[in-house]
Amino acid sequence: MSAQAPILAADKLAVRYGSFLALSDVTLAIKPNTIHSVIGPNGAGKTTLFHALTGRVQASSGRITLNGRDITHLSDDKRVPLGIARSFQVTSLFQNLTVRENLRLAAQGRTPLQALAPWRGVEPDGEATVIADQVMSRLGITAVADRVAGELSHGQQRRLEVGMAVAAKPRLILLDEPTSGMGIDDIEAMKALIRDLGRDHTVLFIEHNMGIVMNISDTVTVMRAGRVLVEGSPMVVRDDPEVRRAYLGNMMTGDIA
Ligand SMILES: Nc1ncnc2c1ncn2[C@@H]1O[C@H](COP(=O)(O)OP(=O)(O)OP(=O)(O)O)[C@@H](O)[C@H]1O
Repeated sequence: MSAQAPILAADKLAVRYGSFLALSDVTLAIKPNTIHSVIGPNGAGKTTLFHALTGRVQASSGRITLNGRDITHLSDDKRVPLGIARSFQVTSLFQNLTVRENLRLAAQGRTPLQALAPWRGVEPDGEATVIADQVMSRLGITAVADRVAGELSHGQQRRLEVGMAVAAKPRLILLDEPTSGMGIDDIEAMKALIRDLGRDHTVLFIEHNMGIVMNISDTVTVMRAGRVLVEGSPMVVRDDPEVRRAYLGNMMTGDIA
């Protein structure tokens, strides 16, 4: 296999919350056009890693590169135009706007908060509408295009949340626990969606459901106590005794076999 340059890389990354070292010495390389999952027990530092990669928290030390460009000190809004998007949390969907309107805003590169500015509304036509319709079709939510987000089922809201990231047309999509709180049918649909997104995006996702992780990931990074414990293919990770030990008594759902 040729050594492909990573789309996103972290080198000896550390993040402090006050005196607490939440992330230390994290070195990671996400290969383009792969599905890469991050797993680990509660409190392992997975979300903190996402915060650092997307610019929501600043690295205390270390370096982050996107397509070889140093983005360590760029703010989160400056990283989005470079092709990195993160799923919005359900709570930041515009609950009173329709599915189509939410997606238009995301396609216009606006967060709901920015859109609240009275001089900036949802533009009725144009490229954003086309993108919104494409995303709805890809996500299988066209039937609820004109429903307000707040009326959707939990599973549909989670899909819309992924759609908000997709609408920004990123090369790299980060998803933070996309199946959390879902029932079995919605989980299967989300699994199929992530696999589908992997055809033309690089996907990095945090997930507690081992069935999904082992089934669709090309590479799995296992974290524990703010560090990378193991990284490798699902098979390598599944059989690693350290990984099984790290999870003892901790949250793990889905079938690991
Ligand atoms: N803003 C913060 N201030 C102080 N400590 C924090 C902050 N955010 C997270 N932590 C701590 O940092 C550690 C890593 O938290 P993080 O949320 O990154 O873990 P996680 O692996 O995503 O956990 P989970 O699976 O429960 O979501 C935990 O000990 C957590 O309590």
